[in-house]
Amino acid sequence: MPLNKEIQPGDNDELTRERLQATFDTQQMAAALWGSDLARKRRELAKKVDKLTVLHDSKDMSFMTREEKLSENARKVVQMFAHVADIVEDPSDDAEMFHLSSNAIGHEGHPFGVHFVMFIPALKAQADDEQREKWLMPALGLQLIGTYAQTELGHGTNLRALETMATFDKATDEFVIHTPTVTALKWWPGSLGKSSNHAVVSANLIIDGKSYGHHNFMVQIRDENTHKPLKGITVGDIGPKMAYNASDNGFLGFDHHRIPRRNMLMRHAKVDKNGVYTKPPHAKIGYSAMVHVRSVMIGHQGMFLGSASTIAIRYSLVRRQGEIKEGSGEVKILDYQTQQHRLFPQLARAYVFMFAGKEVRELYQKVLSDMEKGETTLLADLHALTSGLKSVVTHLCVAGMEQCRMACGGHGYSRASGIPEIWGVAVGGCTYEGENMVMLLQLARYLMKAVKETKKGKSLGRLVDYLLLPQDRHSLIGRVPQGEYGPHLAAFEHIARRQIFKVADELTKLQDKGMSKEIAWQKKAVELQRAARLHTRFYLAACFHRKVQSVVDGRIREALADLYHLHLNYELLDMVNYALEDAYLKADQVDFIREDMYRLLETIRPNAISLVDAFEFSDRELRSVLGRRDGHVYENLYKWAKESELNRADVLPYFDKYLKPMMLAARQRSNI
Ligand SMILES: CCCCCCCCCCCCC/C=C/C(=O)SCCNC(=O)CCNC(=O)[C@H](O)C(C)(C)COP(=O)(O)OP(=O)(O)OC[C@H]1O[C@@H](n2cnc3c(N)ncnc32)[C@H](O)[C@@H]1OP(=O)(O)O
Ligand SMILES: Cc1cc2nc3c(=O)[nH]c(=O)nc-3n(C[C@H](O)[C@H](O)[C@H](O)COP(=O)(O)OP(=O)(O)OC[C@H]3O[C@@H](n4cnc5c(N)ncnc54)[C@H](O)[C@@H]3O)c2cc1C
Repeated sequence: MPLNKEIQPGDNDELTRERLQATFDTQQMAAALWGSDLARKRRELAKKVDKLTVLHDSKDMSFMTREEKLSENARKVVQMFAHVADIVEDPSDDAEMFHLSSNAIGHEGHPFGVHFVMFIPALKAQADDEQREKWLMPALGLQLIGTYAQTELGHGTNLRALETMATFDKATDEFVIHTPTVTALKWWPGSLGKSSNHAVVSANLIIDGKSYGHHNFMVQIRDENTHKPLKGITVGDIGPKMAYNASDNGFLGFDHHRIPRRNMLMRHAKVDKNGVYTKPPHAKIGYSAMVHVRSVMIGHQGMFLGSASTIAIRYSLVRRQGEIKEGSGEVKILDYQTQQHRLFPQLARAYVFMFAGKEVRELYQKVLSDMEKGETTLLADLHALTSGLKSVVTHLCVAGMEQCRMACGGHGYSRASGIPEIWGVAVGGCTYEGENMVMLLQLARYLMKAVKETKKGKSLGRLVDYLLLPQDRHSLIGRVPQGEYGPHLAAFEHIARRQIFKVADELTKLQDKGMSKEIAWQKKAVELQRAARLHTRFYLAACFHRKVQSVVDGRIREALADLYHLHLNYELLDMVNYALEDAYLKADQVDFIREDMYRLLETIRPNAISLVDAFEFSDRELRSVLGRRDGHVYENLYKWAKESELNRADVLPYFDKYLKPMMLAARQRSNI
């Protein structure tokens, strides 16, 4: 059977020649990346969106004001829901809906951004049956627009310091929601500024003067018809951001605003009409909406890096600049070893982040169904895993995307490349859902607990059972037959385990000297977050290994294995200092890793375009002139530039207003 190679009439010949070299079928690779069912659904929905002009951008968003962006994406999201039944197979499938929104709307935000990603998950996990009936059904039916209002102007990370109050008034059976200071204003919630009319609000539960910590409450903030803020509520937009500017992230304040007692989300924690409080089965069960987003972010970030890699690799196969051999003509920039070294490791990361995203979603679903039954044993594992992955993946993603941008030279800096916007959205992920450093320290806590267990000969679970294994003194990299990569993965494991035990020992020593646990933690915090990073990077490498092993088709497995081996080499070199510290690796082994990496860059080169084609991003979804599937970059860059709002007239008013009078005056002065 012929291999699918994504060749279409009218394609740039250079790209067609590249595509013909592929050693695998791109549709089969897409199935490996997305899962065969989702890959098929993506392909079909992209075709349908192409035909539905009401879902198309009315002009490039780069040339719009914020208000135009908000209005444009509100228009498209409404059209998207109006046509949803004709486009997707299952509107309750988050993954399918995400891809529809990615094609039709893009990533700059829309009024239902947080509604689907946090508001609904919070209701699903924390509202009791009666409350689900009251709010979840209308929310799913688009009768209301919700947001998740937790962060305040003064505090985002330290949730114990949130100031918003929910004081129970027994006499009226109500909570009084109040913002006592300016720092207590809710700040940042997506779609809050101008779009939402309901919010899940985190506030300190106070009963008879006693605080029970923050809990989640359903608060209607705007009138459903006039959309005006309700009495006692102040709400607005927090202003422009680095990116994501079609989202109206907002502020929100309450002046003794009253809500019924039953507006506290009461699936787990409860308050009865007498003010009697019932504790939830797990203290952090109210954090489930955050864990949900952290779990979906991993795959989405992989997709962002995949988009940037697609743009940069396709462009690098169209762009010619300079000669390798004098007189033999200008080469495609992807033929430079430095360009391959810049881009292929990012492509490999995009692949593994997508694989890890799938694994973590499966664990999330398991924990969610356990929680339904009041079972919370795996919650700590999920929290640790998502905290580490969220931090490492977002960090490596934005570093990788920046390489992609620079690899496109000047045109990468133009918004026409599409990279600045996806970079801006992705970099937000380093901050939202838990600032990265803070989340790494959460994982470090879990790892330190795991060390204590291993010292008793026990394991905390699958994620950390490698801590029970003995340390090898020397790596076997380069000492076993060429083509065996077991020792590479073992090196990730060794490095992670060593750093985890090293910092655990250092903490113990400081405490043995009389230092308090908290101060010792501070003295070792940088080392602790390093341990968390190394553990997560080992998890990612092992996840890549699992994926390659699971692929049945030989050609796909071989092409994936090349990326996996590149990933092992590149990442090991990136953290080689840890392996040199205890002489686990010797200098000749580091050279071996480097040489093997350079060999793999050459091996991957002929498959490069098909490895990015396999993401199957439609041009509409990619929103990039440089990354166009057909490769016709230059004529379209020119067309795009002509759309610039500055080109609406040859002479703009500021010339007559400022520059002309200044030059006239200067000329007059020089004539005197
Ligand atoms: C969205 C997908 C992308 C789509 C693409 C489009 C892109 C754009 C989309 C943009 C959408 C963005 C939406 C963003 C929303 C938000 O940002 S919402 C706000 C998020 N806020 C945070 O994440 C705050 C971070 N802070 C915390 O999570 C916590 O404060 C803390 C740092 C974890 C500490 O909490 P605290 O209550 O103070 O903890 P302690 O009392 O110290 O207890 C610590 C113990 O609790 C355990 N723990 C903590 N969290 C959890 C949890 N979630 N689950 C289980 N256990 C948890 C922790 O492990 C400690 O345990 P022990 O060690 O055993 O004590
Ligand atoms: C695009 C975007 C969308 C968002 N959407 C929402 C939303 O829908 N709803 C919502 O409620 N919030 C939202 N947020 C807010 C977001 O969740 C917070 O900004 C985030 O949790 C970080 O909190 P912070 O801003 O208080 O940072 P800070 O905690 O003030 O962080 C500043 C610095 O202090 C360090 N730091 C803080 N605490 C510690 C510690 N314990 N140990 C070591 N270092 C520490 C951090 O590492 C960081 O370097 C959004 C934010 C962004 C950027």
